[in-house]
Amino acid sequence: MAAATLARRIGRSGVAVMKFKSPPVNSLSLEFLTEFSISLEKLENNRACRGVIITSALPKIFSSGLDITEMCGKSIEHYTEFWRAVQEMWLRLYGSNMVTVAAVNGSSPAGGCLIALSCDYRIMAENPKFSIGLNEAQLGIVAPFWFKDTFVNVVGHRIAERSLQLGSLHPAPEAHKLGLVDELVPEEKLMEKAAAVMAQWLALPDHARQLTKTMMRKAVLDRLVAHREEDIKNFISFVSKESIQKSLRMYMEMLKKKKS
Ligand SMILES: CCCCCCCCCC/C=C/CC(=O)SCCNC(=O)CCNC(=O)[C@H](O)C(C)(C)COP(=O)(O)OP(=O)(O)OC[C@H]1O[C@@H](n2cnc3c(N)ncnc32)[C@H](O)[C@@H]1OP(=O)(O)O
Repeated sequence: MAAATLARRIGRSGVAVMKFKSPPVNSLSLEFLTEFSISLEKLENNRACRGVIITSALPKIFSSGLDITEMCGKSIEHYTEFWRAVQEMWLRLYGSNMVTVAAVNGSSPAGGCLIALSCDYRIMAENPKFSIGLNEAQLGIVAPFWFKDTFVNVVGHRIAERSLQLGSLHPAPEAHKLGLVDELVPEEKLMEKAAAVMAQWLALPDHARQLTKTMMRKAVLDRLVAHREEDIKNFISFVSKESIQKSLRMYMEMLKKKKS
């Protein structure tokens, strides 16, 4: 696959490093999501792999979230396939038996934030220009219930409620204060710190850690599994509305204008 190059390396420690590399901004296209899910599945099935560190190969951007062009002016069949791929990615990552560490080395709005939130631990570069959050409301769209559930499980109900309603993108220091990321480190120390955290988590017996993780996450995962088709229908009826299409088009125009 061409668009989303994900480098994987499993060291002797049993840790894979996955680097997002889909210029310009690692947006989560159908192709990217499909490749990401396949990569996760392969690692999950590889007995030599016990943990994965997820980071970006691009400067300043971890991931710009879902590829907005996938949600604009496409067919019902396309929306169905795209949303199923978003669900699949989350089910695999949030439900992974591996230890998952996000080394957030750039901005991470919306779907990018979801990826980080779905990991077991988040370390972010301490650059106040980098921000993270579920900013869907700013685009005139609504974060689905499982984005919200994942967020609540990390930061708690009150912080999630305020942040989601305002569509806040939190600069790294604020994200740390809110508990949205676990640690801030200088950018050059990010991978070193991620490896150290990984070693600490892998020092425990896998079965005990995995059963505990399942116990903590199962209800939220089961909720999407039980309502998967309904969630796809909701997505389609939501993005098919002309008012939502207009908001998304305006947002894309705003991104382009910002440059000039
Ligand atoms: C009851 C209700 C039920 C509801 C059920 C349905 C709910 C639907 C929910 C759908 C959920 C969506 C979650 C998402 O992830 S939406 C995506 C949100 N992402 C963003 O808001 C990020 C937008 N991008 C940026 O802020 C910036 O690009 C950046 C990431 C900070 C990087 O800035 P930088 O200055 O470096 O780069 P540019 O802005 O110049 O961007 C370079 C080019 O990339 C294009 N771009 C950027 N982001 C995206 C994107 N997410 N998708 C597609 N394309 C993107 C940008 O336009 C530039 O393109 P150009 O070079 O052609 O101009």
